[in-house]
Amino acid sequence: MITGDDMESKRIAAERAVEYIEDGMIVGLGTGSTAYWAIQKIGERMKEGLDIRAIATSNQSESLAKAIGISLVSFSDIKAVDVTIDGADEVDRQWNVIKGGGGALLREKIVAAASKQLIIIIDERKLVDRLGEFPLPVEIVQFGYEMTMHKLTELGCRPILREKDKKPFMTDNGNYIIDCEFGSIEKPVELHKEINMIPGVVDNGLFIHMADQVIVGFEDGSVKELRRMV
Ligand SMILES: O=C[C@H](O)[C@H](O)[C@H](O)COP(=O)(O)O
Repeated sequence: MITGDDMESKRIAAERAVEYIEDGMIVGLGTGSTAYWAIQKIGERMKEGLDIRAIATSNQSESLAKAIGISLVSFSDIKAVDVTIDGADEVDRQWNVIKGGGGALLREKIVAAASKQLIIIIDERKLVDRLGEFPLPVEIVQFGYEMTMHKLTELGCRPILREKDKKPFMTDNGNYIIDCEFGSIEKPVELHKEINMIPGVVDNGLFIHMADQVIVGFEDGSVKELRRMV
């Protein structure tokens, strides 16, 4: 359940991350309720004179950015992204991350991989000792999805086809999302590879060794920039 306090924790983490944005940067705009606050803050800073261009990780973030007047680029216009600010569903102490709760994991990963710096912004509830309580989202093509789900079962999870309005949820790329209930993920590095080797899988929501910084907002109003435990 999202409470007002959760929303405030997300906002303060997001606003701290936006302090890292400087004039002239290409900025990756994440997706979700935490990234929302970063996009809003970028819009505010642009009204005060900040001069940046941005690339969105979803249609939702693109619409939001357009509505507040952030100028957008695509990969045909740029070689790299300077900094991306994005939310997450779980973050462990090595900064391995689960993303995709909003179904945007593929574009998010493409933008993150193109970024010189990836800042993950979360509220304190997302910090975990071990990933996997949050079901791992896996983006798969529609063709043969039942077989792809069966193959995912063999990796030790309960796969659930994500639905919206009683129909399969469709990503911005026209694919399905399977939410894989692992309960606990012991070896995220290996699992990431194993899942992506299944034919029909486009990508999964594990972001391994991609985060450069993790900023956490706490319910007491404090913000912490974490240190990675390697
Ligand atoms: O697909 C969605 C993204 O990976 C989100 O960044 C992630 O689910 C976190 O979302 P929120 O900030 O709304 O909790």
